[in-house]
Amino acid sequence: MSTDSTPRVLSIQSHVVHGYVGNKSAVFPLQVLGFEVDAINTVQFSTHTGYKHIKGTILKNEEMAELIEGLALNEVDYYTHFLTGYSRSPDSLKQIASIITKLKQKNPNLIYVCDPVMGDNGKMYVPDEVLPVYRDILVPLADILTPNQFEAEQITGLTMNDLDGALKIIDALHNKGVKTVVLSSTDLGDEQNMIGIASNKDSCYKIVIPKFGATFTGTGDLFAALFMAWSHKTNKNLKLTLEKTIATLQYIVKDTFDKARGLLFVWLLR
Ligand SMILES: Nc1ncnc2c1ncn2[C@@H]1O[C@H](COP(=O)(O)OP(=O)(O)O)[C@@H](O)[C@H]1O
Ligand code: PXP
Repeated sequence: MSTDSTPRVLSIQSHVVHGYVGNKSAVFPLQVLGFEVDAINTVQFSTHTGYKHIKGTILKNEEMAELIEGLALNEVDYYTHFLTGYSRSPDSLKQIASIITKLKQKNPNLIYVCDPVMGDNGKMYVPDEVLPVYRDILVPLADILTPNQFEAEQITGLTMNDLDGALKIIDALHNKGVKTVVLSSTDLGDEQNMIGIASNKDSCYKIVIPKFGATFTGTGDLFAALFMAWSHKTNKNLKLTLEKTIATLQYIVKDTFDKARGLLFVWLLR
């Protein structure tokens, strides 16, 4: 068992060779924010699945079991946090539930952060069969849940047309047992802004997020990692955690956006 105060996270997410989603989005920022990160890759793909050709491999359940067994045998499976994201198979998500049980035996105070990565803008980008596993098995185990609007609607079966609808969805997720619900983005803003909302049993905060005119992939994964890290660093101060998470994200998203515009400018000069 670890005796130092360094936060230690096991992060189970995707890996891509090119670009930044899943563990490629989460690991480095978490390390910068002081976390010791152990990473298991649910898939190893060339790129994220928005590309035309999807090539790579999916971790099998027995391979995942072997990795977890290795950590346990070597007694390096004490974690303060457990973070899960992109996973394509309902079976591997069920396996994650049993991993939580094992990790909680080592640390009953383990914080489980569940990013129910399923889709965005009305479309699923994982098989439909993962939805009931999130809804009925993993979500009830989550200390922190970080869905986007589409994912929150899918999990609850409710629609978010206005702030009142968002609060009903948040309540439904709390009623499933989730301590902290964070909607990483919703369409409740306007042309220029999206809205993020964070809620626990004591309070609920809304934040206005200025929109850049581009679509980003991997920002949801970064959001979940940053929210977990800032929650730890602010001693679970919900308002500060939401502000810091968005401020860090905006800095990175703006930089990416400016660079993309810069590249376009260079390209146009040729
Ligand atoms: N177009 C955008 N402009 C500005 N910020 C964005 C944009 N897209 C995403 N973000 C940032 O990334 C965060 C997570 O985005 P979200 O769309 O909820 O993730 P995902 O759909 O990938 O799970 C948002 O809270 C916001 O801070
Ligand atoms: C392999 C992989 N991991 C993770 C994600 C999740 O990305 P986001 O953070 O944008 O939800 C995607 C979305 O295409 C993906 O293809």
